[in-house]
Amino acid sequence: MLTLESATVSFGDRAALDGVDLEVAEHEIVCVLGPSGSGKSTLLRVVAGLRHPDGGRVLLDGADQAGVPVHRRGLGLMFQDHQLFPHRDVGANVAFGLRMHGVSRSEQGRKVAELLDLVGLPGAERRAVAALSGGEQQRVALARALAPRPKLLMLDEPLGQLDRSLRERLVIELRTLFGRLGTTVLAVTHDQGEAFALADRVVVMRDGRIAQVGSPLEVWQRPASAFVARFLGFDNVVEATVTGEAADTDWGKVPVPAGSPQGACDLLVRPAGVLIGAPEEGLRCTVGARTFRGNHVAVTLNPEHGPALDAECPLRSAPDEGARVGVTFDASESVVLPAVL
Ligand SMILES: Nc1ncnc2c1ncn2[C@@H]1O[C@H](COP(=O)(O)OP(=O)(O)OP(=O)(O)O)[C@@H](O)[C@H]1O
Repeated sequence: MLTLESATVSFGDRAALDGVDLEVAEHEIVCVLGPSGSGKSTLLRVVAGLRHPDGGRVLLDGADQAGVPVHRRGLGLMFQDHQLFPHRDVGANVAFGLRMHGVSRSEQGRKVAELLDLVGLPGAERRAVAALSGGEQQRVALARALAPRPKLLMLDEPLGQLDRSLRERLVIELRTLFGRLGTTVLAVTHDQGEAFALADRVVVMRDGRIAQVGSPLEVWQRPASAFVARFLGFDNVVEATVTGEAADTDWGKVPVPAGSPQGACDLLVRPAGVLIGAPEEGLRCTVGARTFRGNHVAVTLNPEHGPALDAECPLRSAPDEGARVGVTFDASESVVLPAVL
């Protein structure tokens, strides 16, 4: 449905997009993730036609979009800078795209009612936009973007302004809604939780390039690099040298899964793989901060050598702050990452 071929955008001598190749299949939900300045918005703008690529091509259903203006690309846009019209009511906001497409008045009314039902705001046509909560406004913006039945829906930080609990609820609703409508979606977010909950595939960007593409599970289980691992919030990453089924690290020897690549690498140990035991067992550590996270405790350990380690413990067995413990590692939770060249 959507193809980016070597898409490049430069600002001065800096590439905001640097030869990006990407495919989005029909009915697929793809979320682009990455730190601030990594090129996410630029990617969206190039697909939308708000910015022309300096190199490469954008194709929709196989057709090169060079020279095709924004409103002729058949896209639904829900961008931060495309706010609702504050002086029009909900119905007029949702009907906007339909009016632009010359849909008759009665048909507009029918479609608006149907869309408001879909986004969970039945009968809200006459309500004033200014009187809606942030979450309701997002739903109206979504209904407006969906109204002309776009072949590709593009979302920029769709739930950015909302508080966490509302975001977590809406993201599940969105996924269900898109699944039901068969909508193809390209979304940009800096919130990994949101991306992982919404997407069939996530694209992690770094400095205008794609650092990794994969299903949420693939990316979570096998980050492609130390950058992706750290971006996902994993801090237990060290330089290592793998020989056989063990890695030499600043923490000492850490077991790695059979078949891991050999030689110099970065090593990720997920917190679940940091096993806390008696002080005389394994790497000696002092327990630092403890943070309660619902059903487990996140514990920071300060080892006698090597960088701090994040561990996860069940609520009942979390050691006290300042306690001395010993740490061993679970090979199934360590991931050998390619070394940075
Ligand atoms: N109009 C512009 N003029 C100059 N530089 C720009 C312009 N737009 C973007 N850039 C630069 O291009 C790079 C990528 O920007 P972009 O907005 O695509 O990143 P982003 O990942 O969307 O960031 P954020 O999460 O902060 O929105 C950044 O270094 C940014 O400073």
